[in-house]
Amino acid sequence: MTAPILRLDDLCKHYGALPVTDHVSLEVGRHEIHAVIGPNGAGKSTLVGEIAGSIVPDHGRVLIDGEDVTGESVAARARRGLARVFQTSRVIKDFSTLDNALLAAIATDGTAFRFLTPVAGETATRERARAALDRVGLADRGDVLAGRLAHGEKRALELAMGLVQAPRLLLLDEPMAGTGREETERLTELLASLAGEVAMLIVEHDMATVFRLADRITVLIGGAVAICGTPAEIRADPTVRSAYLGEGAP
Ligand SMILES: Nc1ncnc2c1ncn2[C@@H]1O[C@H](COP(=O)(O)OP(=O)(O)OP(=O)(O)O)[C@@H](O)[C@H]1O
Repeated sequence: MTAPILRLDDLCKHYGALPVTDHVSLEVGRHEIHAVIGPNGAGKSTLVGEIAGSIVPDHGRVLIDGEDVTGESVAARARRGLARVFQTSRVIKDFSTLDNALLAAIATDGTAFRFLTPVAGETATRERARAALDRVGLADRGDVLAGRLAHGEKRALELAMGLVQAPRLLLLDEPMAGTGREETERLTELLASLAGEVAMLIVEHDMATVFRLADRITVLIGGAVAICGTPAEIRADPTVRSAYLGEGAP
């Protein structure tokens, strides 16, 4: 059996006496969209940080494609195919949309000695950047300054900057935060169109998006996994319904 693209094994993190990640174990399959939901302060962002490598857990392991990466840096995990998008915008407003995608591509290539790179390499990188913009519907916006893009387009650009890394797992931290209903729907459909191409772990408060996209949902409460299941299982769970989703849940 092939290893899941991501496995968290009994992950724990305390801030002082407060358990923020409380013995969390979960798996994301190679073609799965896995949502993590939970009330404010449940520990979702901390978990994303532990997966990305920016927060060190006190205990437990993070495995990417079966390899223990718990001691590895953010950059090393990125080289293994992990791309984190939406947490803090990486978009540079004074650069063109294409140049932003290009920068993300160059950063992934890790080419510290770019002056030695043959022109063919430059062209290939540019093509990758263009392809990523095309994938998110920004093909004809490459020359526009990123600062002039509409909010939803900036979100799409951030996604392109993740996709240009040819990731195997996209870590999406509240992708719909600050977007209006229409933009949210467009962005949700864009993510849905990537299903099967790249695995995703998505932290999101917008329940319509979560239930539209997720193959499985993990509910985090007080840093611990309250339940993990299919959207139908989560929707039907009486504890989750009353404690978190509310009666108006989708
Ligand atoms: N660096 C830190 N030092 C101390 N406490 C922290 C730190 N970071 C987070 N916390 C606390 O850990 C808990 C979990 O925070 P976290 O941001 O991971 O939750 P969250 O589920 O992402 O919340 P939200 O949905 O509001 O973004 C909160 O009680 C928060 O105050």
